[in-house]
Amino acid sequence: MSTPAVQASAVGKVFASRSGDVIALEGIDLTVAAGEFVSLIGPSGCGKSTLLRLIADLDTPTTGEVTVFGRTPQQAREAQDYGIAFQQAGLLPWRTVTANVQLPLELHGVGKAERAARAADLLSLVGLDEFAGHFPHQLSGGMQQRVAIARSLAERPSLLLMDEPFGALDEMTRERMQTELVRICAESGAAVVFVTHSIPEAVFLSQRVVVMTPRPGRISAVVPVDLGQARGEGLREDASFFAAVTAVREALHGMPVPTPGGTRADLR
Ligand SMILES: Nc1ncnc2c1ncn2[C@@H]1O[C@H](COP(=O)(O)OP(=O)(O)OP(=O)(O)O)[C@@H](O)[C@H]1O
Repeated sequence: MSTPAVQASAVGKVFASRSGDVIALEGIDLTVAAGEFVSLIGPSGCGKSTLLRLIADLDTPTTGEVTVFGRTPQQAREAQDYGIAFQQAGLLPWRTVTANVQLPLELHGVGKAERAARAADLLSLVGLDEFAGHFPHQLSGGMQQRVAIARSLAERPSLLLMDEPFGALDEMTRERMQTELVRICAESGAAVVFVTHSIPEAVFLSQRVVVMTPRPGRISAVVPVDLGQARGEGLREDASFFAAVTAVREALHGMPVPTPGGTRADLR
């Protein structure tokens, strides 16, 4: 078996605050295989973003260990093993679309011709070839988010870390972006850890949905989503899709998950 994209072992995170310690995460054990798409879902404050930040080396665990392709998160960051996309596209307004996509490559000393070729490929992948010379303010929110995704793929990461990347989009754009993300992941082979509040979004995108509970933030259930690789628009109206949505909803509400093979930890 290949090295997992992410391995979290007995991970805990405590934040000190004026009103006392906040146990953001406790006893988190999670393995994400190379090429696997895993969503984290759970009520506000259950530690989804904190877990993603630990994987991304934006913070460090209080207890336990996180590895990314067998390395520490810091080593993985330095090796450019992963790309990041958050709710705000975070594009630089004074740079054109292509210059935004090229930015990580520029920072790592990739030559001009290679940068331009890679950006052209990526903009084609996200369907924005015609907008390479535009500035971010000339694009819709969904288009800006696609630029951000193109940028996160610039260095061919084997892992994408995404924190509600479609949270600010209208429902139609959001569904289109989900379909595109499925296609992009299939083409790039990247593993994804995806934070969302939307059950249908988690189900549509993921091979497994990790359900978390707050105070302290723990994994309460892991729901496998067995919908195959070819996830087109038709899937959203399929009985298997509704069954998976129900399974995740029940896991979120702390009821038994009927899906065969689903694991469910003690909710305590
Ligand atoms: N830097 C920090 N300092 C103190 N407490 C923090 C910090 N970051 C997060 N927390 C606390 O840790 C807990 C988990 O926060 P986190 O942002 O990871 O939750 P979340 O599940 O992503 O929430 P949401 O769905 O609302 O984005 C919360 O109680 C939050 O207040």
